[in-house]
Amino acid sequence: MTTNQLVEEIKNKKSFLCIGLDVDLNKIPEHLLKEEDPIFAFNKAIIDATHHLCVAYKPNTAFYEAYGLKGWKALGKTINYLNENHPEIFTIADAKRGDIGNTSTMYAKAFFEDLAFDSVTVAPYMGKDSVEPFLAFENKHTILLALTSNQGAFDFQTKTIEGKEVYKQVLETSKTWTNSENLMYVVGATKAEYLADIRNIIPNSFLLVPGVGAQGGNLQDVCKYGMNDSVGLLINSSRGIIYASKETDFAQAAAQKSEELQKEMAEILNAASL
Ligand SMILES: O=c1ccn([C@@H]2O[C@H](COP(=O)(O)O)[C@@H](O)[C@H]2O)c(=O)[nH]1
Repeated sequence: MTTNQLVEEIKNKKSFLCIGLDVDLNKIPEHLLKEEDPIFAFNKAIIDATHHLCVAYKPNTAFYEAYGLKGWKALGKTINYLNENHPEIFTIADAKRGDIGNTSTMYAKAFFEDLAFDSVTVAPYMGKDSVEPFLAFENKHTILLALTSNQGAFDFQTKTIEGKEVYKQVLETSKTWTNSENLMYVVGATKAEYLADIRNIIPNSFLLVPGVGAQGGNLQDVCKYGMNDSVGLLINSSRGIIYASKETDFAQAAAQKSEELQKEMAEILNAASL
């Protein structure tokens, strides 16, 4: 999917919501555990109930890898279900990969070709030759961790080296890489006060913003400092949506939480004439 198609979808749906499909078998409704594939059954119900309210889904691969082969199969069924039924929805494999070049190429093939995701999250720590193999894939997007939502972000990312914070160096250096137009960036909703500085460096790039909901990030603050002329934001909420209820009404409860966020987003878009 191109970024123009993503922007169109945001404008059509008046939403820049990304729903995180982080399936934990200890948290899903008990009746689903009797299904042959409880993880996929849960995801399908959530997608069927929420697809009109969001523009992206983000399964975090950890929640599938933890269940071994059956988890990986459920991830495959989920991305196939999305691509077959909702090809207009942007898909993100939150896998936080990155390795020496030939290994990164295999990671990129796994997520862009075999699983056919639109994007994958990648850690910048190993530098240019670990990220460029992902960027080589046309109409696929590499979402680089810039300033993450967790407390540990302050251990390295905000530290100053040679007069500049590491996360700013990640943003500036990554812009010089081949096919850098295929980059997006992760910035945590809990770090909204950094967004003005971030937008000075990367005014046009899309930002994936996790941390609204369970982690306490604020949607209004993120939009105030992070939105650009093309919206430029995908706001993720996982637990706050998919675990809104543990009863048989879980999908409707997820839709209700999604709608609350979507309505707030529609108001923000209208106020910005977008
Ligand atoms: O900086 C980051 C990067 C990734 N994440 C991931 O996003 C979701 C957030 O889930 P919630 O339940 O809405 O808190 C999850 O998959 C994280 O691994 C992040 O939170 N922060």
